[in-house]
Amino acid sequence: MSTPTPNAVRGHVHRIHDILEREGDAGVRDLVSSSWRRCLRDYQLDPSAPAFPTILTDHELAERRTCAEDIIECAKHEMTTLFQQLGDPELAVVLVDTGGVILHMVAAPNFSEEVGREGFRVGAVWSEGEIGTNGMGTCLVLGEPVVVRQHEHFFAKFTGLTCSAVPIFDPDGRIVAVLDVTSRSTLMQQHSLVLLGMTAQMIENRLIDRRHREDYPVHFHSRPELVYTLHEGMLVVSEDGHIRAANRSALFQLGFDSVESVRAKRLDEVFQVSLDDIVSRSVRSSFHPVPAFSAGSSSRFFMVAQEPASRASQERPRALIDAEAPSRPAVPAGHFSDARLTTQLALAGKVVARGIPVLLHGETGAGKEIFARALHQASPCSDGPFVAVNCASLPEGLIESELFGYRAGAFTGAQRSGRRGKILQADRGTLFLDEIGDMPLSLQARLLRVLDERMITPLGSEDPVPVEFQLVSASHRHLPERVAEGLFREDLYFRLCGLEVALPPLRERTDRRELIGRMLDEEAGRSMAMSRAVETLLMDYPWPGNLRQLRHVLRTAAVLCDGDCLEMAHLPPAVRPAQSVVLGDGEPSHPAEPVRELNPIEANERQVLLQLLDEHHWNVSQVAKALGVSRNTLYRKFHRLGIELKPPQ
Ligand SMILES: Nc1ncnc2c1ncn2[C@@H]1O[C@H](COP(=O)(O)OP(=O)(O)OP(=O)(O)O)[C@@H](O)[C@H]1O
Repeated sequence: MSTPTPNAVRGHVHRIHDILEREGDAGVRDLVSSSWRRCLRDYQLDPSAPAFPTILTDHELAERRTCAEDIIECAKHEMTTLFQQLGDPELAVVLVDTGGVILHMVAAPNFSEEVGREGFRVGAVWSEGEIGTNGMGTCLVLGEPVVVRQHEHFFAKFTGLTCSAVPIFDPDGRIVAVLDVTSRSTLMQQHSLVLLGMTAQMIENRLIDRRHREDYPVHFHSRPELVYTLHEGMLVVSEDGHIRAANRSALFQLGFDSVESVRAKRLDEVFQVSLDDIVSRSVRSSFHPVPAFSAGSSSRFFMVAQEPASRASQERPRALIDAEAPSRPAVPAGHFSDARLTTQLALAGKVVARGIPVLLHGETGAGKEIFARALHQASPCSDGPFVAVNCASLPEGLIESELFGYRAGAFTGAQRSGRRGKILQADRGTLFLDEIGDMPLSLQARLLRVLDERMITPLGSEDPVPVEFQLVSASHRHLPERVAEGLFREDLYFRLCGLEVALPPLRERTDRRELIGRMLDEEAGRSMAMSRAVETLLMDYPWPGNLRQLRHVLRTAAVLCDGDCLEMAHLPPAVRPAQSVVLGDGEPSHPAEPVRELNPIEANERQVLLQLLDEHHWNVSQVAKALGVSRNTLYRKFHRLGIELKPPQ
């Protein structure tokens, strides 16, 4: 955000007045001109005045954050994921409350420092009444998704930014916050809006879970494979069978227009099933979706009902203990039709069932956790919990208590009741230690002891507790290298790798075509086709982020596609062939290099390789490693695609 020159401010102000005075507000969208009018008439803002948002005191901000504590908790993780998905260092993901106060922000340090100086930071008030037309403030006024592009901002100072914002509703259907992506780039608005909408829905679902811990969650969809996905309908039902809240998909699928209208009903007025019945059928089916018919139209749905989360830690039947982990995976089922993978799965299944640990390798997003879950599902422990721990994402100070648990009062700040660690939670189930290569050395010895003795001693306690679990670990690091560097214990490495399994990257999977088709149907929530060009592109794209990247691309594309056939235009620009290098008569993207006539696939491959080379500072060995191919193969590709081995100036 740079300070505009006086001339630029005058020009911007003149344009606003000029457009508003003109008949029909030609030149801007209605939502923008209406907002400008509100700014002038209702809030008496002067577009030529200097703009700087009010910044709350620490005390005021703390109060606001306390009021919105559960929303922030539900949003934090999703905001970080969204930031990573958008992958732009000049962008911020922001959560504001209903007063327009920025409560939480995820951004790269440089960007956040730079915009922070101009008042775009936590604690600042970005309501429309304060800062004029802007994504967050205008979204709060309209209660619907809004994009405000550069010169649509009311104050000239903010015209370097583009904001996309969506409202977040609470389980009662009231707006409680706005989620916003603000960036310098004018590209990607449509995609960011789609991803934003999906993120808002995830936050809303989490909020329902969190605010209704005493109620029974019921998940449903007309297609069983869509239960536990973002498309699922979700109801929460009180002990006496009354529906207390519903997410957007539930309202849509059941044909209700508001939470109020469904809340007056009992579950057995909406479905031909009582709460007790569906809970016991869900337990019997190990929480796989069971069929149930709607009361009015006899449409068939598939449902799973769970015990209230508040009872999860209390005395209850074994099958329900730790139900959180196995029964609400929020993780899609895996597809494994590639011959090499099915063999690996069968082999690993035999090994893990005999108590031998399995160690998975694979590029990021190649499906290590999904593979581990599939192993668990097929194992004799499938009735027990599946507990995943990401050793890289836990701060070093927390990992010990997270894994091993602690006794009541073990240290300052410990929960009064103490805490069962993840290892104990995995008792009679499967413990999945992801990114094991990042586990601090100090804890490796403790883990080794647990694996040897099958006993665990929580922090602050002297009484060891017996524990039994199947162990699957994973790492994208090369563990023998970590051992050689002295960062990983050799004895632990040998203990973990009873069987080592290398998962193939997506570009090498032989079931790619089928996988893409099935994933697209899952993400669209219906059966969808794709044009031949799209299919060829998706089949040939190198997918450095593997299945995770594929799923994100298909998720966004499916939302953008209104019809039944996915076209090139629905794909994000990053995977589309670069127009500039597609045709021989166009300008090559790197003018210094002569490019022979490339077909769209080759052009796309070339673009991806150039991107990777840039990312790896033109280090060919690193790019070869990232792609899982030999350097020679890479050199052959460079030659074929006209890539010269020096970065463009
Ligand atoms: N076999 C599969 N079938 C369908 N989808 C899959 C499969 N494997 C992975 N995915 C998709 O890719 C996403 C990432 O998978 P997963 O978390 O298992 O990868 P990972 O290798 O553990 O990633 P990381 O290295 O980042 O920990 C999943 O959420 C899922 O959407």
